[in-house]
Amino acid sequence: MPSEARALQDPPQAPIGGRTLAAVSARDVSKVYGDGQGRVVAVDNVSIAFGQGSFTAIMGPSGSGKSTLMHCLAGLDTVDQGSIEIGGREITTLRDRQVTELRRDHIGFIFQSFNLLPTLTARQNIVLPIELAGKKIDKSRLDFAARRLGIEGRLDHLPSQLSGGQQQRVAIARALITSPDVIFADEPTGALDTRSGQNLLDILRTASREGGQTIVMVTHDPIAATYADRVVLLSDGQLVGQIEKPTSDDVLDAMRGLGA
Ligand SMILES: Nc1ncnc2c1ncn2[C@@H]1O[C@H](COP(=O)(O)OP(=O)(O)OP(=O)(O)O)[C@@H](O)[C@H]1O
Repeated sequence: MPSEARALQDPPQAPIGGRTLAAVSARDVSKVYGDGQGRVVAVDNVSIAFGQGSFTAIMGPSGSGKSTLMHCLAGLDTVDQGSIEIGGREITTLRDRQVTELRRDHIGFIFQSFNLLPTLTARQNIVLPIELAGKKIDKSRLDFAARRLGIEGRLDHLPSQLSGGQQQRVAIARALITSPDVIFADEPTGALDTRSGQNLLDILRTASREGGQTIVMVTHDPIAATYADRVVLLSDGQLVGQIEKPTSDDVLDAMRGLGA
């Protein structure tokens, strides 16, 4: 096993920015789909830790298991083997309701498909996680998030009245509004123009550096990856390397090396 891959087997990870605690960690995690001829090992014996306040990009060729790994780490999918801890709490043995509560209270999601509720306005979609948690809405926080994302003039529109990029920004505001400990983002800049994409990545980097939030982002974009503290590389479901303080050239070279 290459040395950089071995380093990934050793949670908690080396401190980033002086922080040592792992916000999320996986040990010997495997996820298999199908059986017989159709059997696919989507995640193959992965061990990795994400330090508190760290910003990690998960990269690898199409079909290498990035989304599956992220879904397992976030408790959105079950694992076939191994253990996953969020905030020091083992999640693979929790009941569905307990996992739902843990997600609601500690995790924010930004998905490619925005998952906005069609009958609620942008504002109502954004504050929904706060209302579901029975908490009070901080209007100044909502206004700040909307301004940062450039949707302050769109808050009273329904999702169907918004462009794809605007819908994505509403989904991002919804993920950030509860200040979750961990934000999982799957191709968050996919539907955004360059400027909005950079704005979002800046917001995520600030959330990690200044807010101490842990960011785990799946991306194909080498420029987006440079906003992260580290890139971890997946191939055929296995962790095959990592790059600390990545430059886009480092990332492009590594991806080419994986045949992507
Ligand atoms: N629900 C499923 N049933 C069967 N196979 C699946 C399922 N979900 C994913 N897979 C398979 O698992 C492997 C990993 O898929 P995954 O979506 O995690 O890859 P990815 O790296 O995120 O890909 P992409 O970059 O194309 O989005 C692929 O071979 C995929 O076909």
